Amino acid sequence: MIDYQFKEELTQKRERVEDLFYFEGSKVGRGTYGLVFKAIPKTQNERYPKKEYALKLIEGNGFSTSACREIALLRELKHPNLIRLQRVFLTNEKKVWLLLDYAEHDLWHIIKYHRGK
Ligand SMILES: Nc1ncnc2c1ncn2[C@@H]1O[C@H](COP(=O)(O)OP(=O)(O)OP(=O)(O)O)[C@@H](O)[C@H]1O
Repeated sequence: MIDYQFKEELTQKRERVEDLFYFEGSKVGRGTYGLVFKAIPKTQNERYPKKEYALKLIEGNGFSTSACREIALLRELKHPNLIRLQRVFLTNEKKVWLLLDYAEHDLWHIIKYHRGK
């Protein structure tokens, strides 16, 4: 059980994804487990250089099995040709957001396009 005061402190201190990034109205896709938005940092800093990111809102509440599986896999994948999971945000409403590098092209769409030629 989490101490009430500790929980309150966490709620106060927790960084909010909407304070750090602009992404409202920038939906770019939907997957099996959630919605994806294009995002840019509200202020440029060392942690979040000004570039495009993807923010993925995992459907459901908290760290479901599918959320844990996706996070675990993304954390393991480190390759120059693969997008990187930069950060996981948990909101006070128990929503999970994944901050990823933004990929301009979807490999699946490219494969489908070339198959059709
Ligand atoms: N890092 C990203 N950069 C840019 N667009 C992205 C990124 N991740 C996802 N998208 C867009 O959002 C869509 C949904 O992505 P998501 O990863 O949720 O599902 P998926 O991998 O396409 O499908 P599934 O969830 O069924 O495996 C993608 O098809 C793509 O258009």
